[in-house]
This record gives sequence, structure tokens and C-alpha cells, in this order.
Amino acid sequence: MAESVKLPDRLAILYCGNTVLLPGVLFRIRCASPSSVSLVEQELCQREEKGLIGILPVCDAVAEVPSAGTMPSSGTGTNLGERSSENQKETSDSHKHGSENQQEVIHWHNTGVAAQALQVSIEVEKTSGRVIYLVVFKGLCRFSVRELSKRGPYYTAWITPLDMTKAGKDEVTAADIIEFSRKFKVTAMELISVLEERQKTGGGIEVLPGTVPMCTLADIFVARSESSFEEQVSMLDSVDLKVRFSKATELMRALMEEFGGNDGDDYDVAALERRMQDAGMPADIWKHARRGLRGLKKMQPLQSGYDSLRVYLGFLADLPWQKASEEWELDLKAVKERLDNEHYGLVKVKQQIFEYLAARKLKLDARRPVLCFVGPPGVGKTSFASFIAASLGRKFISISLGVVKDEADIRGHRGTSPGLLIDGLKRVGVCNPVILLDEIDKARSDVRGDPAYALLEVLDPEWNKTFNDCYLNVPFDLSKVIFVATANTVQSIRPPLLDRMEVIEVPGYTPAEKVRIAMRHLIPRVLEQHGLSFDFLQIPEATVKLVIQRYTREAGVCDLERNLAALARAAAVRVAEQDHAVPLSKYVRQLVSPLLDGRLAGEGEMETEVIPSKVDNHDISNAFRVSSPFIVDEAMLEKVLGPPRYGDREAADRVANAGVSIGLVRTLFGGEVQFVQADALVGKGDLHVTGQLGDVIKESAQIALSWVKLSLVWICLFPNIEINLIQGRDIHIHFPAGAVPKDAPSAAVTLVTALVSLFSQRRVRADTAMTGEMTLMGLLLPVGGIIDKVLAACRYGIKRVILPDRNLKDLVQVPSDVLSNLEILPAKRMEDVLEQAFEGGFPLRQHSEF
Ligand SMILES: Nc1ncnc2c1ncn2[C@@H]1O[C@H](COP(=O)(O)OP(=O)(O)OP(=O)(O)O)[C@@H](O)[C@H]1O
Repeated sequence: MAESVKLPDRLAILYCGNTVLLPGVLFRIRCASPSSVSLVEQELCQREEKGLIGILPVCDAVAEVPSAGTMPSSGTGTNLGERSSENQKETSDSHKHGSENQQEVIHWHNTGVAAQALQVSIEVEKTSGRVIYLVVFKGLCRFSVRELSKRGPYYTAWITPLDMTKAGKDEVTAADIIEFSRKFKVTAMELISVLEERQKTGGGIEVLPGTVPMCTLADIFVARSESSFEEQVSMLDSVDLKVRFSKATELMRALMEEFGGNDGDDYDVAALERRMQDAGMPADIWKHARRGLRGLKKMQPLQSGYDSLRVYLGFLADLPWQKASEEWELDLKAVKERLDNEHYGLVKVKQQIFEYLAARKLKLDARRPVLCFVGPPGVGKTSFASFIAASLGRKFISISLGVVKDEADIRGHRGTSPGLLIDGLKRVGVCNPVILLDEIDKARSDVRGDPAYALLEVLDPEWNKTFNDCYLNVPFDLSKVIFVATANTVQSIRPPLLDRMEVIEVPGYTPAEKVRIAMRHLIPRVLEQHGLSFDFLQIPEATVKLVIQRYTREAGVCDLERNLAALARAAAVRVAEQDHAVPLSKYVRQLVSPLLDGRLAGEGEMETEVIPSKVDNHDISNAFRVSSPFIVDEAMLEKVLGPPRYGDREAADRVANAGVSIGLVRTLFGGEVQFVQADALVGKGDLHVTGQLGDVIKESAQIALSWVKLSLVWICLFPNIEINLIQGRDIHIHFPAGAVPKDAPSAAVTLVTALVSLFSQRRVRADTAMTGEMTLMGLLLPVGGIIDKVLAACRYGIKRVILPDRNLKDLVQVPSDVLSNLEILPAKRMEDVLEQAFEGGFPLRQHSEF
């Protein structure tokens, strides 16, 4: 399912002439007119986070109509009213704007698409020296225009979102939609096989069914096919997903006819037979395929089932039954060097990868467990998996299991479409790639079956020799594939799957490690991606530290990389604005894509290009000569990234009132600091726990409250707390921290401290965080994830950490620079925690007094 999108009420509208952008499509636009340049500068370059604008098609660019009150437009064209067909008029509910003097009218269509800017690059025009922006957008979702007005040099619209609303998302899972999408996929596969037989390319449509979310599948197909403006506008107007699927399916059928999909069948079948013979199918599969071919030959092309049988046989012919990448002799010394050069730190993880590769060199066909990298987002799990593939000279594909809810997603749909694995193998074209099973902990079951069963078959060396995909209907040998998996936590991986894997824990990074990773890896990569070099832009170490402290709170480096990219984008704009920027060099002009180049010659103000796949970034650095590099300082940081998102006073502000304590928990995002809030209101003595919580944490809250009550009533542990402060009150415990789901017993100690703070009306220390499970007797038990938790404390500027003394041994793996900044306070009993958590200790009745 596509990500949900929250649109603002008002969007700036970029004039793109009669071009239609559809959701899911990547689109490159050349902005040269003053209005579009100022839109890019004001809406995209100065607002780092959103980068959202609207694109409305113009049904033919300009009309010369004597109309008072119209606004001038920046395009050229002819009168839509005179030229348009009835059909166009129906689909074009255009807005008219003008001025008294100008007689030009822009016929804006009233449905558009919100687009997110993914990349902005700059050119300086050779002759005039004016700045031109090349912006890569991604279409997000449809909107309709309530009101359109001109705001300075460009238009803005008050909008109403049309799809990716709650209703729209529910619609994606409806049974009839799934049926429509299946029909679409079958037709898509027919079209692909027709294109392949005719040796034509489909603009990348062959990768669509397996990789694109269902709600944008039809849109992307229509955008990539050579459909007319009217067809694209009609698609834009189709808010109903079923209508979109049936329009796209119709279009495909028309294309098939155009390519002669239904003509020349004798020729087709002969070509198919040749492809099948060359596919290297094992003997029994070949027997099955030949039977199918004989059946096909007996059928009439218009007979029902003919097309799907032909597509199926084509699919069999395209699978890499034998074709494999040649595995080269591993040079272990070179592998070690590259592993160290490409990945900073993580010595233990790199050692485990090295040992895995060395073991392969010794015994190629040895059965090994599947490596599973487990850790928070952005710590390099995917990067390690692709390193393994590159070292072995194998192709690499990643299959996201986060979206898999149904066994059939892995195993395929009978008679309709293959599962993710077999489809992935067809795309990669070899039978021995490295396949990354990404987010294996997120593969969940529903009423339609448990994907874990299919994954078991995939990962088990006994079974995967004869993997059964329901669409394929014959076994496929997966034993040559190297599987690698990633997960955020082992707890959610199904035990039988976990049994077949070797877990490599990838912990979060310390601030010092993040600085090193940024300086050595992220900054050079980000500069390259934005066409810059160190001659233009330098981000000093001190600035990187500020970015880490003030703009990120993560265990990995994803946000850090995003922030560095934002700085690079802003710097690219500044560089181009400087007076000493010189015209585009010959080198860069060669790099500009031929399509855009052709259009540049036409002096057009606005040029657009649908990007079929990943965009190549062109090195614009060479376009400019600057006297000195641009250095990102603190002032620029705030200008580009906005005011700091995180300060060092957060803990102090949060514990300003009694009833709040600071805990360390482990979530899917690594260790986290958790401010637990307790409150007592008049009631019947019930306990209410709120936040995104699992059952274990709720049970911990119950144990914590029982322990406080027992200690108060039976052993009179707290001389300063009156029993009537608790009796007749409902206790409310809240775990703020956004939408981060939590479930672990390690919050018990924090819960008790919050309750004791509430009842005694004493504030806890703002520099102290704690973690630990406890028994009803108040004894502390060891908990997991201590390293992640200590790193989280360090991100929040916490100075003291209380933990069960039996966890002390786990700290050996924490980097010494982190430990040297922390006071570690081991505790055996809950009383020890309370002693340490409050300023000046906590007055407890001594055991001898009982
Ligand atoms: N130790 C490291 N050295 C160099 N670069 C790193 C290191 N760790 C992470 N990176 C970089 O950080 C970025 C994010 O890494 P990657 O996507 O591999 O993380 P991940 O753990 O797979 O995240 P997710 O769970 O979100 O997929 C990549 O650009 C990666 O190269």
C-alpha cells in the first residue's frame, strides 16, 4: 500500500502546459520562466521539509478570448474553446483567469496531482546567464481545486484531496478491487509477452506488477504507455480505483492490438516454442511445458484461456532455470579492505560477514543458515546485504516483506500472477542472486494464510529445491539463491523461521561514530548525488555535530543523511545564485539527457519529461567555477533546516513536575528514552494505562502499582507517603513518545519511580534514566537491549543510568567514549533505584525499623 499523504489546504501550482502528472509517476520538469523559477525558489528551496506543489493540466495552453478580469499566462498556444472536442469539454472543467488588458486565458483543469520535489538541480543558461531549475517530482495523490488565485508571480489553489484519503485506503483492500487488479496484471503480462515477442520495449512496464503499490499501478502504466493527453486527463479524473484499473486494462488491450498481439499467431507460437526450447528447463518441466504448448496449438486465438496460457508459457520460458551469474574466486584480503572502506565501525558485524564469506570460499556448497541483520532503521543492514552480493559477484534484489499479509504474496496466485520470489527471479534473470528478505519480522498473517509457512519452505535447504509457486504450478529450484534477511527486532520473527537464521545484531551508533560516518561516507555521497564537490561545498565536522544534536534523535543515520542532503540542495541553489557562476560547461551539456537537450534548443519556458526509472544525477559542479568553497555554518543550518528540533533541556522540562520518571525502553527504532507520567484522580482505585502499548507493559504497570501498595501497607517502606493518597483514586499512567509502539517488561522500574514520585510529590533527577524488570518482592531482573538503551540515554544528554546489576556484564560492548560520559548505577532491589533516582536520595524506612 502506498504511504498516506497529508496535504496542506493550499498548494502552489506549477504551470506545466498541457502535461498530465499522475500519482506514483516520477517527472522531471525544466523550470525557466520567471514564475516557475520563483515558485521553485519560494516553495521548494526555502521550505525544506514539505517540498509539495500542485500540478494541474492546462487544456490547451492559452486561449485568446476577449474576457475582462483574466490573468496573463506564461504559455503559448491556441484557443481550447475553438479546438476542443466534446469529449475534451466534458473532462475539462477549466478555470479562467485574466486581466483587462490581456486577452489570454489559462484553461486550468480542475483536478490535479500533488507532487513532491525529490531533487532540484540548477543550470545557468549559456547566453543569458539566467538560472534554470531542473526539478524531479513524484506524483503523490489527486486533488480538486476549490479556488485558484494568483499569489505574486505564480498561482496557488485551495484544494480538496481526492485519493489516499481514509476511504480511498480502505478501498484498496476491497475484494472487488483485488479482482480488478488481478485482471489488470494478467493483461499486463500478456502485453509484456507480446512486446517481448515483437522485441519491443515497454518503457519498463514489465517491472510494474511486482514492484508498484496497487493504488498507483494503473496510473503509472497509463503514464508510461504512449497514451494521449485526453486518455491521461480521463485517468486523472478517475478517482475510483476500479475505474482506473478498467481504463488501464482497456488501454493495454488496445496497445496489444496495435502491436498485432492477436495477429500472426502461427509466428507467435513458433517464436514462443523457440524461447521455451532455449530456456534450459529441467526435463520434467520441459515435458509439462510441451504439453501446454501442444494445448495452445490446438486452441483458437480467440478462445477463452488462449491468452493466459500463452502468457503462462512465456513466463516459463523467461525464468532463469539454468542461467546463473558466475561466482568468482573470492579475494579475502580485498573483501576485507572493501568492507572496512565502505562501512565505518561495527567491527563485530564486519567480522561476522567476513567469516561468512570466508566459509563460502572454503566450501562453496556447504549449507549455511540464512544471515539475518537485526537492528534499528538506518544502521546499514541493507548496505551489508548488498555488499555480500557484490563481493560474490552475484546480482542483488530486495523483496519487502513489510507489505506481505497473505501467503499468496509469496507463493503466487493460481492462474493469475506469480509470487514475489518467482517474479523477482524472472526480473533479475539469474537463478543464483542474493535475495534480501527485507523486514522479515513484519510479515504478518491474516485470514488468507500465513506467509511464514511459505517463507519456511523458501529458507529450508531441504524444501527449497522444489519450491512451489501456485502460478508456476511446477517446482522451481531455489537452492542456488543466497537469502539474507533484515529485521528491526528478533522478538517478532516467528520461531521456526528464526531457527533457520543466524542473527547478526547491528546496534545503533554513538554520536562520535555518526560524525565519522557522515564525514567519510554520507557527505561525499550526498555531494555526488547533488552534482556538487568539495570545491563547492564543505560541511565541517562541528556543523555535522550540530546537525546530529539538534536535528536528529535516531539510532541510525537516515535522518542525518536526509538533513545533509537538504543542506546540499540549499547550497547548490546558493552557488548558482552567486555572481561568479559561469555558463554551463561543455561537459555538463553532454550530460543533460538528449530529450531535454532537444527541448532546450526550442527555448521553451517549461519542459517536462516522464522518468521511466531511477534518474541519473548530472554533475553540475563542473558548470560553475567558484573562487572559494561554500562552508555550511550554524547560521545556514537554521536557515535551511529551521529552528533546532531537539534541545538539551527536554529531560529537565519533562520532569519539572512530580509524577514523571525517565525510563529506557527498546522499540523497533532502537533504544528510546521514555518519560512515564503518573497521575491520580478521584475514582474507584482502577489503573488506566495509555500510549501505544502491548500487554506486557500493561502487566508491568499492574505489578508496579501492586508493589507500591504492598510496600506502603505491609512493610511501611515509605515513611512520607500517606495511604489515603492512594485509596479512592484512579491511577492514570501515560507513555507519551508519539506513535512508537512499546512492549517490554523493562519499564517496571520506571513505573514504580513515577508512582513513588507522584505519591511523595518529589521530583526525580533530570539527569538520570533507568531500566529494569522487577518481581513483586522488589528484586530487579536483567533486561535486554542494554546497549541500545545506553546509546539512547546518550542521545538525550542523560548523565546517569540505573540498571539491574546483573546487566553490568552486557556493557562490555558499549564503546568506551560513551561509557566515559555516563555514570552507571547498578541496582539489586527497587529500593536501590529509588535511592539513586531522587535528588539527595529517597527517605525509606530501614529494614531494621520494620
Ligand atoms: N557503518 C556505516 N558506514 C557507512 N555508511 C553507513 C553505515 N551505516 C549506515 N550507512 C549508510 O546509511 C544509509 C542507511 O543504511 P541502510 O539503508 O543500509 O540501513 P538499514 O539498516 O537497511 O535501514 P532500514 O531498516 O531503514 O532499511 C545508507 O546510505 C548506508 O550506506
